[in-house]
Order: sequence, then structure tokens, then C-alpha cells
Amino acid sequence: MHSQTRRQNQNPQKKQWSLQDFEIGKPLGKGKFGRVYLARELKSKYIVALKVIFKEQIEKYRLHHQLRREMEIQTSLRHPNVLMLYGWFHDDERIYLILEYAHRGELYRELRKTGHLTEKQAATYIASLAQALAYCHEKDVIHRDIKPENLLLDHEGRLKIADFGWSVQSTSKRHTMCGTLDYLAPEMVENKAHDYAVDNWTLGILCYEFLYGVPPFEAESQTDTFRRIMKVDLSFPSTPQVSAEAKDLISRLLVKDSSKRLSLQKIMEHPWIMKNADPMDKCSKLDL
Ligand SMILES: CCc1cccc(CC)c1NC(=O)n1cc2c(c1)/C(=N\C(=O)c1ccc(N3CCN(C)CC3)cc1)N=N2
Repeated sequence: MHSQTRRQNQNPQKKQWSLQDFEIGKPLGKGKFGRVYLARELKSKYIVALKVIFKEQIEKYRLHHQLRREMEIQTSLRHPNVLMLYGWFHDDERIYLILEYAHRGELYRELRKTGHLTEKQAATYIASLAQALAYCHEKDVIHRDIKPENLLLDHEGRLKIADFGWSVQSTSKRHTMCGTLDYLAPEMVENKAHDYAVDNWTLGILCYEFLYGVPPFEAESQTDTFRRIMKVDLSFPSTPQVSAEAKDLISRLLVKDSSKRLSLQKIMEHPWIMKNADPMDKCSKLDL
């Protein structure tokens, strides 16, 4: 029996999408394995982001298991700060992911444009990330690759975590190396077993970068960055002016012993977050 009809029979209610269901708009961005386009689903007129990934690239880098895992994980997650994967389809050369459209694009562009964020913006994004990660950890998902490039903003300035390419269903302790260096926690740098707490470390890195415009352990070479991470060589520049509460939160996250890092719950209750985060978890005041 043709695989299409067999799959159709297996779960009849599941819609089988195809390229003919969409009107493709402007390209929104491109990554290593493909591009993302604005698209409109013809019947519902619903706007989505269509991410096109070339099969040959996936085969070449032997990433089909990782892509399958990313899709299974992202389809199973439903959270206001996690970019939704509505569905997917493929043809001979390409795989198409039907993704939620984030109207304001990548957060790091906002960061590069303004140099650094205000304490209110930074606290709002860290609170959103802590909520999204608490939700992911409840579903046994460790993202492991939270960095500004993987954070998008919707039309209201609400943060959306995208690209679960490096995330894993945490059944056992993980050993695989991944992500760029600046965001790696010491236990990952040492390629030791690691667990959820790597995402807490990364929140500390991101909070620092939101407020100062650069990650805390940036260095000329990878070796120096490794060394600074392992030493937790953390220092706060005198400009821009950052509150003592913000520095307190960062110092409680960038702790080498992963068991001593502030928990996601404690982050949400931290005085700096309580005072500065927008309870509606969006920064609509952003002048984008
Ligand atoms: C293939 C692309 C890719 C590779 C790797 C990782 C990721 C996740 C970030 C992605 N992107 C991805 O999956 N994406 C899923 C997405 C998505 C990307 C997206 N929007 C945009 O990329 C975007 C970019 C710029 C934009 N404008 C810029 C100029 N402004 C004045 C107006 C607004 C508006 C929207 N919506 N869902």
C-alpha cells in the first residue's frame, strides 16, 4: 500500500500538508540547513513561517535523527514563549516545517541595534525564558542551546524560543558537545555528564549579555573562553550602569557547581525580576 494512504489511514484526522496549501512570501532569514519564508495558508489565510530544509544537507551532516527529535520535541511543546511547530511535510529534496510566525524577528538584532537592553526589557525576557524553561524541564526537555540568535519576538515583543535542534529528551545524563562556546556551562565544557542546570547557567549568561551587550566570558580565542568559563572569571564593567540586584541574580546563576545555581522558580521570585519584569511578559513598549 502506498505510504501516503497508509499514513492517511493510520491517523485520518491529521491533515497532510503540501506546498500547494501555501502562498510563499518574502524570505525571512537563512540558516545553515535552509531558509525560512513568510507564508500564508490559503484556506485559513493564516500567516506562518515556512522553514525549508534541504534533505541532502541533513544527510550530508547525518542530522536526520536530530531533526526528527527537534520536530517531535517542538510539536509536543505548547507554551506562549516557545515557538510553535504546527506541522510539517516533505517532497523529494526538501523538508518543510510549518512554524509560528514571530513578527519582530530575532532578539539579537534588537540587542545589536541598541547595544544593550534596559533592565525592564532584560528582566522581562529572563522571566519569560525561566517560565518557558520550567515548562520544558517539566516535559523532560533540556534546550541546551539558548542564545540570542535562537530567540525571536512576536508582534507584541513577546519572547519565543526557537530552534530546538540541540535540545534533548532528557532520559539520562547527556554527554554530547553542542552550542557555541560563550553559552556553554562548565560541566559541558568539561564534557561531563550534565542535566537541566545547564539552562540555568545559560540564563545567567544571557542576563549579562542583555544588560552589557556582550557575553561575560568573551575572549580572543576559544581556549581563553574555555579558561574563563572554567574559572567562572566573572566581572562587571562600570558602564553601562547596572543595578546591584541584577548583578546579584547573575552571580547566583554563574556558579560552577550546577547544584548551587538558582532554580528557575527562585529566578522568577528574585527581587530584580519581581521589580522589573513586565507581568504581561512582553515588551510592547519596544520602539522597533
Ligand atoms: C532558517 C532560519 C533559522 C535557522 C536556524 C535557527 C532559527 C531559529 C531562530 C531560524 N529561524 C526560524 O526558524 N524562524 C522561525 C520563525 C522565524 C524564524 C520568524 N520570523 C523571522 O525570522 C523574522 C525575521 C525578521 C523580521 N523583520 C526584520 C526587520 N524588521 C524591521 C521587521 C521584522 C521579522 C521576522 N518567525 N518564525
